[in-house]
Amino acid sequence: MVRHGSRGSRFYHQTDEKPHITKALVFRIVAYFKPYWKIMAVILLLIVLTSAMEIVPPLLTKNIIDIALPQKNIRLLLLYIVLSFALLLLVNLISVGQSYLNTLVSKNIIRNLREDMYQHLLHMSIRFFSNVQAGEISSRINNDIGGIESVFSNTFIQILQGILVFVTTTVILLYINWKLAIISLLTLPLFLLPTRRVGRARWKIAADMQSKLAELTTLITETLNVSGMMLIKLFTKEKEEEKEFQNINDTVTKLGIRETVVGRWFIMTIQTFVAIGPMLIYLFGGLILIQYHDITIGGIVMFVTLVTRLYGPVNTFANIHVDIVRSMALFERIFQYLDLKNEIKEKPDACNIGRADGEIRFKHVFFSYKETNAPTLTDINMEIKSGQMAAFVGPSGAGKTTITYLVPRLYEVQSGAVLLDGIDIREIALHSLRNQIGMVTQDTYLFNTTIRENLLFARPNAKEAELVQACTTANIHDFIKSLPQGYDTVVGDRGIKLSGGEKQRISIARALLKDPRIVIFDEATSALDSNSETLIQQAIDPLLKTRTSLVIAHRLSTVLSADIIFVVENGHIVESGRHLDLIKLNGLYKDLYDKQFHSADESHSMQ
Ligand SMILES: Nc1ncnc2c1ncn2[C@@H]1O[C@H](COP(=O)(O)OP(=O)(O)OP(=O)(O)O)[C@@H](O)[C@H]1O
Repeated sequence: MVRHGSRGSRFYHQTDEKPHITKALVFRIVAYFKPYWKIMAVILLLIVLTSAMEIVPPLLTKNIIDIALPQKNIRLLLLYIVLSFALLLLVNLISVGQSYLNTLVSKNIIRNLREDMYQHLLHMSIRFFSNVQAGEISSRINNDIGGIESVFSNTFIQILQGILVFVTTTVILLYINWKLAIISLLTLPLFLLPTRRVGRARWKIAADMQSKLAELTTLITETLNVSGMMLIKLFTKEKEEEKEFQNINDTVTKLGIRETVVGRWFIMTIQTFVAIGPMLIYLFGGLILIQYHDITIGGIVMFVTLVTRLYGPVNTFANIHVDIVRSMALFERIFQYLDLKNEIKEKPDACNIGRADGEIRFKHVFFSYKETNAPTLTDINMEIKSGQMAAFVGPSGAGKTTITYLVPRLYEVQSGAVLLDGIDIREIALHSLRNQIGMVTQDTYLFNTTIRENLLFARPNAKEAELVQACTTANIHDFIKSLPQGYDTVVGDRGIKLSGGEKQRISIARALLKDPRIVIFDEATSALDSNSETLIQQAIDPLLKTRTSLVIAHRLSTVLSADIIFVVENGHIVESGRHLDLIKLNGLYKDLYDKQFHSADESHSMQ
């Protein structure tokens, strides 16, 4: 087993989930329904109307038996039948309208929740996305928010309907014959107990089923994609994955069978009681008729019809607790996400700095990815003047990338400050700050759409000539032109159809289109051949020229041409200066130069 069957288990735990039903939670849920109170008032009215109207046909049946038939009055018989039919037709027509209104409310609430959630997540920090498990976000948006629909139509409406049907029916039964009414009501607990037991069992199986299905979905999405498949093939894990899939699939099948069987028991219980109930009423009704003569035959038939109307509400009440807990749990899970704090907040009076000069300063910056961990960056002090090229060198894991992340405020410093043109970046509006910065990473991310769309992401209104100009400067235009679909070529998932070098050159073109004041460039490690590297070098030079740049350097030529080199080790800047000065120090830089840059340069000249 590759990941010991833990897939999905961390975030699908509906079975053991017990929400804390507080006043605040209820008010918050109500707030989502508030805008639709008028529609809900109409729904309530329609439910009252239909529950009252449904009482009438059994009354008419009573009249058919007690009046029309004994009197042999065909006109009256026809009148009662037509009236009953017309009423039932009307009830059904109203139900169509009511279900339209139900759907209108639930779908709108779902839309609002989805929108709130997406908007909230869109502004969450990178830290949040690095910690969240794959599939968790889509599960919250799709499953949890989607589940709200049944909360409204199954739980809320059913409870309301149940109460009204129960009240109206009971009142009319008591009115007609209180003795038989009490006897009829006493038969209901017989129906309630088994329904409740079976209902609970069904809910437990359904929850287990949902959790297992979620595991299956996670397994499928994690394995059946390009990166997952490459990993599986290269580590020859097909058998293990198949086994894991088989295990979950088997459990799903068993649960599915149990769900159906228990479902059958449920139907059987209902059918048995639906059959026993009338018999008991015939028995007691018959006795009352024979002994006391205060009920008619039509009255007994009407009782039978009306009592069966009570089974629906009783079933709802039997499982009401489960339904409410489930609904609250759904809302609670959604609110948990909506309440996640965004650590990167924009100040209300944050300033817009226009086009920056591009001077960057770090003052006593401390940072760590997790508060409990040792700091990733310790007391970083540095200054990069406007237009300068700064190179960052150091062993792997030293903190070079982390330093660059702090400039566009992808993460927040723990203490100290990052300044742009002398202004603390926390004082600058986020869009104003990030508009100044272009980032070209080694692991370029492209959307699964055309090259053109990917480029336009940087500047949606760029003209064709500007796209071509940027791509020509980034040394990628000729390649794009050579593709059968040119700029309209779809790049595949994360740009899988392109080579690493091609992707990076497209990302350079994208950064050129953005025309930032500051460029952050993570230079390719030795993964690229010298030809590809030369192409990238030629592409990046115009982007770095005239702009302030922070380059995570792996090549000798880069450090040689840097205005300032920062040597990072274990979260500290241990040396800084120009190449020759640093060589003279005979410290870590000299070491790196001897081991990394020098040899990398030699290997390049050999290629
Ligand atoms: N999202 C993250 N959450 C927790 N720790 C992280 C995260 N990203 C990086 N780290 C840790 O922070 C430290 C610094 O990482 P960073 O990527 O800045 O190093 P680097 O100098 O750029 O390394 P390299 O040259 O290998 O890319 C490493 O120990 C790394 O494991």
